[in-house]
Amino acid sequence: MEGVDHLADERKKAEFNVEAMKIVWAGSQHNLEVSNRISKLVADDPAFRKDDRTMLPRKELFKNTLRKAAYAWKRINELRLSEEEASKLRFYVDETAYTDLHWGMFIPAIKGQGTDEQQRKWLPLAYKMQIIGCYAQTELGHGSNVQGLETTATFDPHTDEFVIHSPTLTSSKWWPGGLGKVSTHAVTYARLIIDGKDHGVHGFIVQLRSLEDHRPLPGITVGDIGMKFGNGAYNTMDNGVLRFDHVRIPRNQMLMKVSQVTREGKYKQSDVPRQLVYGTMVYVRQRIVADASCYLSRAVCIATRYSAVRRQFGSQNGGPETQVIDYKTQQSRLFPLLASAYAFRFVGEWLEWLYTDVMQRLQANDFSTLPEAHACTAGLKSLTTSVTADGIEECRKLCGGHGYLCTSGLPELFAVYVPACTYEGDNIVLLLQVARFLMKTVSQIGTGKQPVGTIAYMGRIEHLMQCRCNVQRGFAELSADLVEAAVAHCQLIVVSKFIEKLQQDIPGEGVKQQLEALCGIYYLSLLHKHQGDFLATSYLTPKQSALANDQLRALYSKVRPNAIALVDAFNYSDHFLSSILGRYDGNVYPKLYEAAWKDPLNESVVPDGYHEYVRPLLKQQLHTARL
Ligand SMILES: CCCCCCCC/C=C\CCCCCCCCCCCC(=O)SCCNC(=O)CCNC(=O)[C@H](O)C(C)(C)COP(=O)(O)OP(=O)(O)OC[C@H]1O[C@@H](n2cnc3c(N)ncnc32)[C@H](O)[C@@H]1OP(=O)(O)O
Ligand SMILES: Cc1cc2nc3c(=O)[nH]c(=O)nc-3n(C[C@H](O)[C@H](O)[C@H](O)COP(=O)(O)OP(=O)(O)OC[C@H]3O[C@@H](n4cnc5c(N)ncnc54)[C@H](O)[C@@H]3O)c2cc1C
Repeated sequence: MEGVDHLADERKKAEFNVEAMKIVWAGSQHNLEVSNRISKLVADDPAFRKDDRTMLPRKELFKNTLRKAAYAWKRINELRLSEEEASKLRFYVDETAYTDLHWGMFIPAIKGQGTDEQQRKWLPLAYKMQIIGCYAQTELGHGSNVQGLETTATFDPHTDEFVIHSPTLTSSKWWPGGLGKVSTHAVTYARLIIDGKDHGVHGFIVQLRSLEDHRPLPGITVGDIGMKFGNGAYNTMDNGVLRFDHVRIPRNQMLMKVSQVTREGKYKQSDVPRQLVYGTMVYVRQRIVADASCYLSRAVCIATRYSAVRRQFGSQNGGPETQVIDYKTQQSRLFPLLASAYAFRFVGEWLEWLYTDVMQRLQANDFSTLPEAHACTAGLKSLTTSVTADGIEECRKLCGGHGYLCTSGLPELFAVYVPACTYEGDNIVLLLQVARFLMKTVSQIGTGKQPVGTIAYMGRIEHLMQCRCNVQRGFAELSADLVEAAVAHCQLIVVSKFIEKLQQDIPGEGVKQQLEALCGIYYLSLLHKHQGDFLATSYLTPKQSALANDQLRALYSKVRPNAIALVDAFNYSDHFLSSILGRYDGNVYPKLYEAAWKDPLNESVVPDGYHEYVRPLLKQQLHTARL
């Protein structure tokens, strides 16, 4: 029934102030106000329609994305939106586009690795979108191993230029978003060669296409790499291939904050760690962690609302069947994901703080916290994206058959999100970086160096203090176990940041109690999942393990009446969710029925192809039957 809130009874059960929880989720009253305003702006504007996305052929889909990005930019300028508001607009438009890489990687790379002079030259052009850039690092044969890149940038002292070249097929740039069809420029990563000497990988600003007619410049071969997983999803992005045939760029287009090449061809290293060349990746990994809670909460919102609408079995005396959300099995799959969405929100906030702190220290030439920042961004990126991708798929299953329909919103959400486990660092490769950091810490504890920050706890573990280990010995052999240790370390960070959040003043009736319950669900469900490890290492007795499980079940019961309100607190509009199963009013069945008839296949009663391919079969059967 139109206009009726089918979830109203569920909402009445809430034992906390939902408006106050919205503020906690948004981060502040101000953030909530901006989110409300920009979300409505997008939802009310038919130009941002997205319900047809999974049906469009690639070319049409891509053109539509170009239109939306241009229109978004027009609105940002017309309405004089601040950077914060523009970023929210991008969030609510909810469509991956070349602009993500322009704003999210090209500009940060110039800001992080360019000299003041280079920033003065390039940033105003990029900010006004008079040039459009991408981040061209990965190659056909090399992704994770950045030091293995093959593209070369050879200094020519006669002309004061670098010659950018792709020496082999495997050195072709492959994957950069925005590269395929749109970018005019790329921050390109290549090996710096001076006088035959290889100085390793550095970033260079290279123009790819003419600013007049958009054609590739001489020596440049560029295009899109083809369709990716899922309908709609990441196919709005032009991930590209790029080859250089001795392309010349002026010397001052090497990003020279970390190291410089002089007019005479001398290589000079600044007094900063070479890893700052990887700085853009650290920035984006931190952004990806913040995003994980958004994607997971979307899926959880859909699955929770639908689980309250859906009924199966358990009818008493002809009454209604049981809401599937009341089954403990459903709760044990759904509520840990709900708790994870909140947990990732808070750890994302903390990581943003850590990143800002590291950046301020770098300004003052204090590089001491860089290794921890790298380990935290790499590890949390890996943990949160893996849990979120698996969580979206679990939410699809929690919605039964209807979750498999594109109109549930879940297939596209999964398809667009799952590459986050790979891009910006394959999740296992990143966990190995964390493991290396942990092993290095262990090796230093023995020498009396007290660990601080997120590894401080290691200094309190008795047997680690006795440990005398070498970082590399046995590392490869034990790497699968070390990856598990790295995940456990990252989980500890997530749990401790959730607990720290609860120690803050949190206004609003019942809000803190709900967060305490969710925090309990988060760590108890982990404890339950890994109880074998805890029992094997005698950190828990079987009795304690059983008690923890009892407590977990009790918390599910505590959260159950609040479940709908807890997902309402994410404050997602129906436009943003784009899911019939996740509709705010729970009016699922009539809308599913209505949507089916809008499918292009139902435009005609007799489908295209019937007369060519079906009718002849039927005729043949009639003929055979008569015989
Ligand atoms: C319409 C208008 C709208 C306007 C508003 C729009 C707003 C939108 C804005 C923003 C949107 C933001 C979102 C952006 C969207 C982005 C989508 C993502 C697209 C994906 C992009 C990519 O994938 S880019 C490519 C990413 N590639 C990788 O991640 C490669 C992974 N590999 C590596 O990082 C490295 O190779 C390695 C770390 C695995 C190994 O490196 P290396 O071989 O050099 O290191 P070692 O293992 O030998 O280590 C040496 C030493 O260095 C330390 N270290 C390594 N990395 C770092 C680092 N990053 N920082 C600091 N330190 C590092 C390492 O620990 C070792 O230390 P030791 O002390 O020696 O042990
Ligand atoms: C949608 C999407 C967008 C992207 N956008 C960009 C972009 O804008 N710019 C850009 O430059 N790149 C981009 N990339 C590329 C991306 O960064 C790489 O794909 C990513 O870094 C992983 O590298 P790879 O593909 O080489 O994987 P590989 O390293 O080849 O991984 C393959 C397998 O090998 C394993 N493996 C690799 N090394 C090790 C090891 N040392 N120990 C144990 N196991 C290992 C991995 O765990 C994985 O299982 C994008 C990729 C995708 C999918």
